[in-house]
Amino acid sequence: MTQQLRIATVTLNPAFDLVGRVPRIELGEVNTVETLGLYPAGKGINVAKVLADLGLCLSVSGFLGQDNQGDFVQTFQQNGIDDQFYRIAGKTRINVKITETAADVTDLNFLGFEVCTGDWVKFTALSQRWHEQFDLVAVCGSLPRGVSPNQFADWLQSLKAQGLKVVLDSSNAALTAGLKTQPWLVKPNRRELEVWANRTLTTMDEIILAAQQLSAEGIENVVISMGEQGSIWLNREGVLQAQPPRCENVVSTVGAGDSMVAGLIYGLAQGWSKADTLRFASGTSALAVSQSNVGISDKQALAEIMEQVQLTAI
Ligand SMILES: Nc1ncnc2c1ncn2[C@@H]1O[C@H](COP(=O)(O)OP(=O)(O)OP(=O)(O)O)[C@@H](O)[C@H]1O
Ligand SMILES: O=P(O)(O)OC[C@@]1(O)O[C@H](CO)[C@@H](O)[C@@H]1O
Repeated sequence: MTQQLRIATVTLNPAFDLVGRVPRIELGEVNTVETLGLYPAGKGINVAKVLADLGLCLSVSGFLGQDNQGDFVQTFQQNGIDDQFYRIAGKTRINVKITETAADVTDLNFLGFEVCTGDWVKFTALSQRWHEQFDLVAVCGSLPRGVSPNQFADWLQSLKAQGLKVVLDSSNAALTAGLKTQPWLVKPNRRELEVWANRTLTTMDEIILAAQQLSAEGIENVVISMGEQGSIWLNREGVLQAQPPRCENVVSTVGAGDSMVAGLIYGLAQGWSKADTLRFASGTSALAVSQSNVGISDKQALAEIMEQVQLTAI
């Protein structure tokens, strides 16, 4: 296996994911949750877990609360992931994810710790030498309190100025500010694309048009994920659509997008074609929805899903 890219993922606002299943949430009532999972997570960490399962060497960075870091450190050690997280005072947040039998996941994402100016300055100063270690940096997830979208955009710009390939998967104001810095690859979902485009996107034509407008802003690779309807990838080679097989037993959609980002990075790190890379990323993300945690637990299942992914050049 060749690894052509040196990779880091960045999670500025990580979280423990507290994951469970109830038949149906009754608001205002006591709900008994049937299953229990508590995982060190956050978007960039999820991406890293999938890449490590696939056998890539990589580093993780961002901010981590020093008071409850134990399970994170253990996860990095168990997965052979190089830990370059900057520790700050306090605790990393806990996000609650409840899957209902006949509905999607309800996410209760908490705000998390606050990063003070001094810590932001030290962290960003350290990152100015990342070009010595990495070729590609995947910046994933929301901003912690204390970091403004403008500060975030300036920092992304500084990574780009080092010659790093920046992959961005964020949301809301951070995504809007980050997109202006023209990352190398972005993966908004349909809802995030709607926010950027400031209009509802119902048909595939509407989604493609908005994605083309985003690409015209100077972003080399625009991947739009659309849940069970798959994804599209626009770049200078054209538009490629991927439809994964329908998952009959959805356990949790948490981390599907992160597993897709990981699959894309993996294919690109291997130097694969666009079609092979998107097929693989569709496979890793579709596999994720059949599990409660992210990761490649069953390579045979991944291979079977990949065979059923339908690719269409548009
Ligand atoms: N029900 C499903 N069946 C098969 N594949 C799915 C399903 N849901 C999601 N996927 C796969 O996962 C990819 C990413 O899903 P989605 O668009 O929901 O990402 P997301 O909103 O960024 O997710 P998250 O933020 O929860 O990680 C899809 O493009 C698709 O390939
Ligand atoms: O608040 P953010 O950073 O946007 O999202 C955080 C989060 O929902 O993203 C991951 C799933 O994609 C979870 O592990 C985590 O709890």
